[in-house]
Parts: sequence; structure tokens; C-alpha cells
Amino acid sequence: MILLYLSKDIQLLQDEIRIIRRELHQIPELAFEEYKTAEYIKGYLNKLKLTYHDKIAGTGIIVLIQGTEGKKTIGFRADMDALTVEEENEVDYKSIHKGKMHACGHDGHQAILLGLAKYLVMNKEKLRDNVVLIFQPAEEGPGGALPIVSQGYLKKYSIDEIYGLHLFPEIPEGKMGVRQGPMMSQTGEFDITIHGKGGHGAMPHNTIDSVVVSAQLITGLQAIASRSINPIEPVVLTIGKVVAGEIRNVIASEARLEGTIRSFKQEVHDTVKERITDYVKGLENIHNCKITLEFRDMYPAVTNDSFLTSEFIQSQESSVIQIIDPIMLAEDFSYYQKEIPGVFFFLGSGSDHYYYPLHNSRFNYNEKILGYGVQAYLNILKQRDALEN
Ligand SMILES: CC(=O)N[C@@H](CCC[C@H](N)C(=O)O)C(=O)O
Repeated sequence: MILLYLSKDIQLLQDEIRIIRRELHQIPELAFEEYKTAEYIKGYLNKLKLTYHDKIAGTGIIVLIQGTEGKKTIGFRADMDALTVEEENEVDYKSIHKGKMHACGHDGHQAILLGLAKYLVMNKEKLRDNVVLIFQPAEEGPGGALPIVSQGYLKKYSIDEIYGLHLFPEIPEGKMGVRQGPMMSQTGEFDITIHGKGGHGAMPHNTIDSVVVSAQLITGLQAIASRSINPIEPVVLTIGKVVAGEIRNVIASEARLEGTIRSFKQEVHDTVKERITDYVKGLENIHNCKITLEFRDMYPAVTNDSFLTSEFIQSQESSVIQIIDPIMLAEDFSYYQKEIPGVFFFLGSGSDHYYYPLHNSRFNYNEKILGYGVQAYLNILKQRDALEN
């Protein structure tokens, strides 16, 4: 169901935005390898005669569009990276990079930002304040936002406030989800390697079976969320990758598990890490094996500035705004918000036709929503008095 109002200019841009999205969709690249993507973006910016700063945090690009008065500077960010997913959509703009896919909508986020750039170039005389567009690498990890912030780019460009969005199939197309304060969880990664002793599958008593130890870990660690954390505190512990073994009758000497921890409170995050450590030590004793464990604290929680969120809500048609509950996805947009006030929101992409979740090999969306993304950003600029009506 499409509900949003689109200005005439954006309606005219729709086809171009769709083409950009499809061209980017075909060339997905992983974190910090977004070379072709960066070339594509630069090519488009060149056509718009916009100057930019490239190789930001590796492959990132920053564009400054100066307003007539330039009293403040408003930032917008799109993420550039894709995922290690083999695309299963049978579309003529299918990924041509085997095993890689824009399964998280970053192709659309970039198309929206380029659409915004085009609109602002076409309507330059209406832009009062400065706009900075950040094309950021590696959102899916290890994270491109932190290097951009720590290398001082927010200060270099004097960015006062920042906005970002994410396509979201759990929200219907034409709607937008947002909330004030904490909206997306903090995250941390962990890697566990079980060093057992390989041997014959028929003589397990002479081995230390890393697969059996893994199985106990995979199920046992789930009890941390259900038994060590206050049930009213949100927490997720997911092991998304398990690698072990070669053949059915050989006991695997080594197994590797990779997981993610999501929560909204540092104390919850710390308790999960402590309990994983205890559990690993216990299994080392029980099975007489060595288990190595590595944690990496990743992104802080996405926390929307109260005032700017209410400005955002007022700037959009009231019928399209949904105030959502916090969710356990993570986003390194949070690093910008640690420095300057910002708002991150979800742009609905779900419909009867497009219902596959983010990170699914069939994730896709009606590209009309990309026009809504541009319109939402323009509405923000108008609300913030940065753009004439
Ligand atoms: C929007 C989204 O899907 N974000 C990712 C961010 C992952 C960061 C990192 N790899 C981690 O797992 O901590 C997500 O999985 O939520």
C-alpha cells in the first residue's frame, strides 16, 4: 500500500533513482572493498558537477552541497556495502558478483542519497543551509562510521545534525518507523574455537570431539539469555556460523563458532560476555580440551535525539509515521549520534509481493519507495528551515 505524497520533482526523478538502484544492485561489494560502487557514485556526482572528497575511511565519499546562507550543515548518510549472500531473485538486474548481494537494501540507500543530490543540484537556489552526503563503507561490519568520526570528518565539514534511514520489510511500503531515544541495539561479536583431538569416528573414546563440544555450547549458551539476564531486559545471543568437520567417519579436531550479542545496556552485554567465558571454561574442564574465545565490542545503540525526532515526525505526513518498539538490529550510524544529534528511521518496504526479510537471498522491494526516501529527506530539510518550500 503506497500512501506517501510525492512532489512533482521527485516523481520525475523516480525512473532515474530506479536505474541507479539497479545498477548498484548488480555490483555488490563487501566491507571496505566497495571500489566499483565508489567509482559509480563518483561518476554520478561528476555528472552533477558536484565536488567530493573520496577514499574516506578506505572507500567512502563525502559531498558538500553549499546552501545560499550556510548557517548550519545537515548530514545524510548511506551505507555502501553488501553481504555474502548468493542472490536467488530472478530479475534482470541480479547481482553479477557471485556469492555477494545487496540483501540489506544498501543499494537503495545509496540511490536515495544520489536522488537527493540531484534534486538539490536542480533546486540549488532553494537550499539555504549546507548539506553533506556521506557514502559510508562497511556498515555490516567491521564498521566504517567509527573511522569517519575518529578521523574528524564530522568536525571538518562542521556537520550539526545527521539523518539516516534503512529499508525495512516489516513496515509496509509507504510508512516510516521511528522512535525517540534508543531504537536499535548495541552489538558485539564473539568467535569460539574448540581445539579437540581428531580421530576415527568409530573410536570416539580416543578423541576429543569438537563437534560434540560445539553442540553443547550452541544449546547451552542460549540459557544465558533465558536464565542469567532479567527477563525484562532485551538480549539476543545468536551463533550464525559453525564450521567443523570434513567427512562423516572422522571426528573433527577443530570447530569454530561465530556469534553476535545484542542488548541495550552495557551491564547486560558484560554479563553475557562473563557467562560465555564461564561456560567455555566449564566445557574445557569437562572435555579436557582447549577453547579459545575472542570478543569484539561493536556498535553502540542507535539513539535518536528527542528534539530532532519530534522535528522529523512533524516534517512527515502524520498518517505514514509509526512509532516503533526498539529492535535488536544494529547500525553503526550510532557512532555519528555519539558526536552530534541525529535521527535514524526505517522506510517501509514490505508488501504482499515483497515480504522476504533483510539478509534473505530473495530480499527485494518496489523501487517506488526510494522516491519516498528522497521525499522524507527533503521534508526534513524543509522542517529544519534549510530548504525553501
Ligand atoms: C541493519 C543490520 O542488519 N545491521 C547489522 C550490523 C552488524 C554489525 C556486526 N557485524 C555485528 O554483528 O555486530 C546487524 O546484524 O544488525
